[in-house]
Parts: sequence; structure tokens; C-alpha cells
Amino acid sequence: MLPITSVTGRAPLASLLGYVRPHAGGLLGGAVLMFLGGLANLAQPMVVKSLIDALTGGTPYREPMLLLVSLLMLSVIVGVWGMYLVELTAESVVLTARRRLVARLLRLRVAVVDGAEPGDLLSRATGDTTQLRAAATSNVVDLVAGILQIAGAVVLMARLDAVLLAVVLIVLLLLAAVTLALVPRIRTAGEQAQEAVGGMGAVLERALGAFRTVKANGAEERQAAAVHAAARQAWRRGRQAARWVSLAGIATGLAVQVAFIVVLGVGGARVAAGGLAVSSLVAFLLYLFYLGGPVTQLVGGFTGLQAGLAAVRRIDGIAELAAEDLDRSVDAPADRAAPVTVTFRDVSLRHRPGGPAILEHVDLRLPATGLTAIVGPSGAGKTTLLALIERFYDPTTGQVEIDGRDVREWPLANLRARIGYVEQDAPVLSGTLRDNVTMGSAHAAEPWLAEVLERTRLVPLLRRLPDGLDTLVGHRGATLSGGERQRIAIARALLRRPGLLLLDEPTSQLDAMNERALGEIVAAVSRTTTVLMVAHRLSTVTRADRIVVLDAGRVRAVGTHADLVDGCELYRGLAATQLLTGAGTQVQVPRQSSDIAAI
Ligand SMILES: Nc1ncnc2c1ncn2[C@@H]1O[C@H](COP(=O)(O)OP(=O)(O)OP(=O)(O)O)[C@@H](O)[C@H]1O
Repeated sequence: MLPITSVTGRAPLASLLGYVRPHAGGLLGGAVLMFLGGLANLAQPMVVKSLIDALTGGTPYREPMLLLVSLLMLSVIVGVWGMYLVELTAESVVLTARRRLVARLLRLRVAVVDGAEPGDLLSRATGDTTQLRAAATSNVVDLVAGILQIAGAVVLMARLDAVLLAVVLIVLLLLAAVTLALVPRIRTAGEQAQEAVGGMGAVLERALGAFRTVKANGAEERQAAAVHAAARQAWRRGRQAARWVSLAGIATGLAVQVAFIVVLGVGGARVAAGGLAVSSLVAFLLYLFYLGGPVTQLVGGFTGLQAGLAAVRRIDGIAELAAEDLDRSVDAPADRAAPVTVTFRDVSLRHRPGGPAILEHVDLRLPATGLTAIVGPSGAGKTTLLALIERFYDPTTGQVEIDGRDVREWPLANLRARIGYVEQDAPVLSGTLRDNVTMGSAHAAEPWLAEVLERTRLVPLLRRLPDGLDTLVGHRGATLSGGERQRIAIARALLRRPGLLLLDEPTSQLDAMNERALGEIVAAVSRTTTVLMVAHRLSTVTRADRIVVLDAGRVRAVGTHADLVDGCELYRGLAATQLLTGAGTQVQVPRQSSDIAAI
């Protein structure tokens, strides 16, 4: 799991204001309108007082009456308009946060995402950003508006009676003390609740990500229990947060009630003693009555803000993770197609300090063009070699060079634009076949696309599908066979006209005919492109220009099939297991296939 919260970043409040800043205009406008609505509210008791004075004194009351009605209407209209503006701003703040977060998430380094839970990342982009909605806008507005309205009420109350004001202030101070004592608890419980929701997302994503495996193993209940446990944890933390927030709410209500009763008692006594006019007591009580709103607003804003700040810390936690610097100034496609040389200079890799060496002192030189195969036992480090070329990881020592230049010095987008990479499990994304094939080359010309589809033998599949290339393939290409997914991944890589083609077991799910066809494609491509292919089935690599035998992270031998059968015991063993050293068992991969044009 990732570090849950930001540890080194800006203070969460400063960070929260950073999300608000681009939308400060809307928020300010909304706040001003709400404030004006509050002022209109605030003025009403004074007008009620003059109305009572006019009625009891027999003076004209039409004017105060009209003024009161106008104030009432103004407070409602302006207040609602202000609230609408604040809500609009809230949506914009969430959109800004989501855009920033998603842009960051997709640029995270592979090694970082390897150690993260996708479900947790997802919950940060969805749930935590939603938490910002209230925190960045209505909570802040509530806080400011609450403070201003209370200050205004206090000033006006002071004009009515200082003794009663002292009573009210004492009660308010007590309430402030209680609220401040509760805030750290609310914040911690809020943080833990959001962390637990992230945990629940992680468990659920794991279960849904291996849905068929879960079903095939009859593990539905076990997985459901794990999700339930995480949900229960989220519920427990949420309940804790709710308990503290409710307590703050109760304290607020109680404080207002107590102030009301005490003011009524003390004020009544002062009226009886002739020290206070009835109209002043009524006006004071009305202020107290109105004060309930701003006080609740202030406490609610303050406690609500805590959940938002917890979310900010989780969102900022992503910003602190290592991300790639993707310079988008990609070279023209013509340059990308030029074959590249690949050099590994004394490359060693450990995924973490003190961890096992995945690769050790690897030295390799691949010339531009030609097919190089990597073979070796499972876990030897074959996929990791390809990952270093793509810069998914950086070597712990040594360096990987493309065209004689350290891959760390290449603008990342340019480096990857030169490479076509077919992953081991050939992932296909939800969407159409066209989306999948053109994922890395959105502007590929139609004739080139048609040619690639032809070469990867996808045309019969397209003819069968109802909407051809525009057929939806389902989540992770669920409606396709493993071999079809693999051919789509190969088409995707070839469409980019790469200068270097990396193939990680591209034939593992292909039948013999398609495997042979792929062999022909690879042979043709390798005449104009550098091809590096990981293979378990030696039948696919016997005609490679060179074969690298990798074992436990070390290069044991490099040579042609014939060289290695003679000179490398490990290779001979692999070949013998696959019956390749016997006569007549090799699948012939044509090196001079005339029917396939160079790609
Ligand atoms: N992100 C990672 N963190 C730690 N160890 C890893 C990571 N990725 C791979 N490994 C380990 O590195 C070793 C080499 O893995 P790699 O996938 O490169 O092997 P491989 O030769 O391609 O295996 P296979 O033929 O089974 O695909 C394995 O022992 C694997 O467990």
C-alpha cells in the first residue's frame, strides 16, 4: 500500500486553498452574496424592534413593515443565489483536483504502481476528490460567513445590552473550547475512514480483477468476506467520525439553548428591575435566535473541513510519489522507424536495496536490425531486461543504451515512441478493437492499418465480428480468445513502425499456424528493425540471429542455436526438453520470406 497521507507536502489547508485558487472568483462571488443574505437576516431584529416600538408607541408602522418584508425577500433570494454559485464552484474544484490527480496517476513510475493497490488509487481519484467538494467551498464559506455573522451579531448585541452579551460570550467560548477539543479526534477518525474506504476499493478491485479465477476456485464467499471486513472497517471509522461530529453538533445546540434560557432569565430580571426595555430584550433574544444559524454553520464548517483536509492529505500523497517526466515533443514517425542499437553495459538490478539481484552484470550488444531471442528458465529476468529498455525501471548499476545514448538521457516520450512492446499477457483494454490497435498510433493511415491487420492475421476475426474493427471487446478484451488478444497486441506494436520491437513471449497462446505466421512476420520485421524476443518455446527462436541464454539474472551464453546446442549446457538442456536437438522437430522460421514486405 502507498503511504496513506502526504508527509512532506504543504500544510493541508494551504494545499486545499491551492485547489480553490483557480475558482476563487466564483467562490468569492457566492460568499459575498451569502454574506449579503446574512446581513439582510441580521438587520431584521432591529427592524422588528422599530416595528414593535412603532406599534406600542402609536407611530406609523408602514415603513418598518415594508422594510422587514424587503429584507426577508432579499435575504432569501441573495442567499440562494450565493449558495448556487458556491455549489457550482464546488463542482469546478472537484474537476480541477480530479484532472490534476489523474494526470499524475498515469505518469507514476511503474515501480511505484507495482507497490500500490489500484483500488486504493481509484478511491483517491473518486472518493477523496469528492470529499474536497464540500471542504474547498461550502465548509470554507460556512466558516467565513459564520465568523462574520457572529461578529456582526455580537456588535449589534453589544449596542442592546452589555450584561446579556457577556452571558452569550461566555457560553460561546465554552462551545469553542469543546469544539477545538473534538477537532483532532474528528480529523483522525475521518482520515482512518477514508483510508478504510481505500482499503475496501483495493480488496474489491483484486476480487473483480481475477473474477473468473475467484469463481473457478469457488472463492466468492471468501472474497466477499474480505470485502465485507474492509467495508466494516470503513463503517467503524465512519461511525467514529460521525460520533465526534454529532457530539460537536449537540454541544452547539446545547450552547445556543443554554444561552437562550440564561439570557431570558437574566434579561427578564433586568426588565423587571427596569434596567432594560422589553423591546431591547425581544431584539436581543431574536439575535440569539439568529445566532443559532451562524454558530451551527461555523461549527459544521469547521468539523466538515476536517474530512476535507484528510482527503487533501491522501490526494497530496500521490503528488509525492515518483512520476515520469513525459516530454511530449515526439519525433516525426519517419525517424522513429529507423532501427536502433541496444547496449547493456554491466547492468545489475535490485528492486529494493538489500533485495535479491534480479539482473547481475549483464553485458549485451544488439546491432541495428536482426532478431535476438532471450531464453532461460522462469524467473531468470527476461521480462525485466525488456522493462529496463522501456525505462519501467532504472538499473541499480550500469546502463542501458539506445543508439549509444543512455536511456535515462532520452526524452521518455521519444524513447518509447521508437519501441513497440508486446507484453507477456497481451493486455487488451475495454473499448473497440480499433481503439486497442491504434492506442499508440492514433493517426495511423488506413492502408497501413489494413496491412498490419492482414499481417497479424486479424482479418478473418474482423470479418466474423458484427462491427468489424468497431466491435466492442469488453472489459480486458473478455470477448476475445487469448490468441486473438496476443495478435491484437502485436498489431498495436507494429502499427507504431517501431525502430525496436520488444516481444515478450508473443506466441504463448497462439496455435501452430499462427505461431508460424508470427515467425514469418518477425523474420520480415527483423530485416529492417531491431527485434528482441523473449521465448519459452525454443521452436520460435532457432533461426534467430543470436540467442541470449539468461539464468538467475546472468547471461550464461550468447550465440546461434547451433552454437549453443554445442557450447551451452543449459541451452542444450532446454532444447533437449523441448525435443529440439532431435532431427525434424524444428519449426522452420523463414529468414528470407519473400511474401512479406519489410515493415
Ligand atoms: N516489481 C518487482 N519487485 C520485486 N521482484 C520482482 C518484480 N518483478 C519481478 N520480480 C522478480 O524478478 C525476477 C525476474 O522476473 P522476470 O519477470 O523478469 O522473469 P522472467 O525470466 O521473465 O520469468 P518468466 O519466464 O516466468 O516470465 C523474478 O524472481 C520475479 O519474482
